[in-house]
Amino acid sequence: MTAISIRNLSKSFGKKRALDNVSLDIQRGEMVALIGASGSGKSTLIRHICGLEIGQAGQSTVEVLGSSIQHGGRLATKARDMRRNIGVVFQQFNLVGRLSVLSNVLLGNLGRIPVWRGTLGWFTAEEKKAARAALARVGIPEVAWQRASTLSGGQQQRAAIARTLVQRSNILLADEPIASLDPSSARRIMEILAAVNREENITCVVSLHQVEYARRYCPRTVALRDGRIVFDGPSSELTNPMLVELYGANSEELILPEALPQPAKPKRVAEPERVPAFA
Ligand SMILES: Nc1ncnc2c1ncn2[C@@H]1O[C@H](COP(=O)(O)OP(=O)(O)OP(=O)(O)O)[C@@H](O)[C@H]1O
Repeated sequence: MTAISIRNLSKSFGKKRALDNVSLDIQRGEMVALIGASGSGKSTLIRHICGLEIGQAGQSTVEVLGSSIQHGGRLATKARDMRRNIGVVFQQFNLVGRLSVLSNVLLGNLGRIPVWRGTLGWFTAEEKKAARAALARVGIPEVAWQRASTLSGGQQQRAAIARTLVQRSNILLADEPIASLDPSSARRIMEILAAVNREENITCVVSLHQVEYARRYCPRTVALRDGRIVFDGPSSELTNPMLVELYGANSEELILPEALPQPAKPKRVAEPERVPAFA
């Protein structure tokens, strides 16, 4: 079943064409990386999928799980309901800093419970249990009662992912979720997203700056340049020379060879010293 189907989507901000006739299908259960240099349209595309941004009038359509969330530059009347099924994680974590981590995770229930309960912060024992389980799922059960503002960046991002688990969404859109994290926290977040995708069968679309993460964690990559799709295929096929061809000098911001540790080389037994070829 198709999870996300986009046809002829264009968007301009003033004279800037942020999306240029984008068409794309993502099947349920896929884990897809969106790659592109700064300003290539990744965030704009993600915001259109969840109906936070509306495309230009015309033939454009964005369907999520078989229902149109926007069509011809108009948001569907049921878009708000559909958003319950779409978890979104941003680079800036978007937690309420003065609330406890558990309270933040519980906010994932807001789309499904009566407004008065959300306003009063009245959650059932079952909902609290599910929120604690979600925190355990992302590996930070011990911080449940801490103020969200006291967490490290990596922990905040984990809490944001836990909130989408509580939301029970079938689709998770992550907009540069690792952009402000150190390499080890970034790897952990990508591992969690990959596990959620694999084990919960949640369709994941992750926008990334560095192609190494796409190659390691996402079987498929969609690469954008100036709002257009310039590559869509297996991440392993998006080689560094191809990135240079696609992005020219801008490819440097997508290739970070030192970002990920190389697999340890097997130890060699002592050998007689060799004279290097270039000596
Ligand atoms: N609300 C807006 N108003 C004006 N211009 C915008 C707006 N949102 C995006 N743009 C422009 O549209 C283009 C695409 O932006 P977008 O944020 O989607 O790129 P991106 O690939 O996510 O970049 P980055 O990796 O730097 O986040 C950019 O030129 C940006 O300046």
